[in-house]
Amino acid sequence: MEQLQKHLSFSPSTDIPLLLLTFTAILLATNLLRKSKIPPPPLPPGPWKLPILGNLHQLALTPFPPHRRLRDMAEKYGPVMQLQLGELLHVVVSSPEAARDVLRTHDAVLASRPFVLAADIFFYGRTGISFTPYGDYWRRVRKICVMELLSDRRVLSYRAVREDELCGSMVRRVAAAAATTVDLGEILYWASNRVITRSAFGALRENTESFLAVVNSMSDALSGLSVSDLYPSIRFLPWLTGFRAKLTALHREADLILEEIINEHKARRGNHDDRSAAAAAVDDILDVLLDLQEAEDCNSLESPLTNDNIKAVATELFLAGSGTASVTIEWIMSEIMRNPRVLRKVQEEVRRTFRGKGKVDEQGLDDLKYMNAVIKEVLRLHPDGPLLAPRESQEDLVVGGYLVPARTKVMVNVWAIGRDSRSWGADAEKFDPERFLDCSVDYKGRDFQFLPFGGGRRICAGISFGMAIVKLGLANLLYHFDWELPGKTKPEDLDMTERFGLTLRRNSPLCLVPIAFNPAS
Ligand code: HEM
Repeated sequence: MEQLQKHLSFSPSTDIPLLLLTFTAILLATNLLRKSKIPPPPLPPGPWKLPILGNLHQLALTPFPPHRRLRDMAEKYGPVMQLQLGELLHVVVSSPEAARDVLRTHDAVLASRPFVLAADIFFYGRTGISFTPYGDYWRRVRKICVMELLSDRRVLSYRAVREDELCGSMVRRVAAAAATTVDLGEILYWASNRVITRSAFGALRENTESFLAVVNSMSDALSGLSVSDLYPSIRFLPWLTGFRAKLTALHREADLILEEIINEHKARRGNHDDRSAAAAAVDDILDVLLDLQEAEDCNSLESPLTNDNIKAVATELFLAGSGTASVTIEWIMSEIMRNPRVLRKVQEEVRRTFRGKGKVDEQGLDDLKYMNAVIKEVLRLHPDGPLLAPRESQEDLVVGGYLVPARTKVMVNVWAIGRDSRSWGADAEKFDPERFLDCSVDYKGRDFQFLPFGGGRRICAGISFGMAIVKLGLANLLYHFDWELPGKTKPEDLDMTERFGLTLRRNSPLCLVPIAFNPAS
């Protein structure tokens, strides 16, 4: 017992160092353990959520379109912010640094698109391009678009169509209404659709108008914000609401028209005389797709393009091209009508450049420094896709220090980024084309403060095509006409409110009075 007591008794000289040693060892071990199990970064901050709705009410119950509301929220929650819309986790990024993370650093992991029911029905199981998930099929179609259908060479081959429609039909239509009030947006939409239709399908035909009307209705359903898209686990919802039936009816209508157009093309191609006559003409987009289908290598591992694939790609290009360019010209005309100084300056440049020719053509349009600055400034303030097309993460990743879990929908608020004073100065909200003069910032997806066409692997595939229409259309409006606001409307009173949709449009029609001008005089 005495022995035991002696053994248990505390001896300061030997035990204190021993205790200290043990304590330090435990501390080191716990630290090491903690380090080996680094906790994942937190989810991005975001506003409070309601059960079932998540943050839907914060977007829906406001008079502001989503990109504006999201900018206000980002000011409070930061440039990487989470929102729960229905069942789906969304992350919205609103700074050039975070956009770089999404479009460059994690481009491959974020190169897919989320499921959208309307796209699945309209585009034959998402086999077009814009809504197609990332993978071999998308890579193949993207390559066809970039190398064949929308390459610079191909876009150049449609130059005669653009000049015919924009320098001819459009100018004649405006001239016929000279000195009266016209809905310029409607005329621009009409003219750019004629360009797209002829480039895609070769000729304007009886059913063009019906096809346009169907495509127009389609675009409303493709936002990805329908109840069926936000609550995908409730599978019967689209049946119950009649949404699926509506989409299927639209798809059938478009399919019938497309089938007719393809059959016409095939018949012409089968007819030797027609074919040799057509060989001299320029191939339209459908011809190129049919050529590729015919030329498919039987030994290739890839399955041949089906008629449905061709219809899906053609409809999507039609959709992507039909509203975008005309909406951009409409915003340009709106901004310059509010800024008479800019109107005079850009008009003077266009008229000076083309006076010798007596008409506008495509040659030399790229050298119009001021007009190109005006176009960029409008794309900065009024990007067609203010939130780009959403991406979907394929695996967990970190953006701006926050965790973005796999299968999150990621949106880039390029509208907010384009108006951020940290990139654009204190007058970021002001329309000031001079800021783009002698400035190397471009819209090719490399300058993350200016992303009107997006960036990374999913950057717009039709930049050259779209810009060719914007430049030629605008130059013609400025060359042939002076423009006035109707009645007693003052420039500063021109309504500039926006309507959110697949493309960001004006909420009210742009009504202007064209005054015919003879630039040669
Ligand atoms: C001024 C005109 C245009 C603007 C501002 C514009 C803008 C955009 C934007 C913002 C995107 C989404 C990019 C992203 O998610 O990062 C996009 C995608 C796309 N655009 Fe355009 N666009 C225009 C004209 C056109 C035209 C004329 C065509 C073809 C006829 C076209 C074809 C496409 C295609 C195919 C995609 C999807 C690319 C993919 O997902 O791989 N665009 N566009």
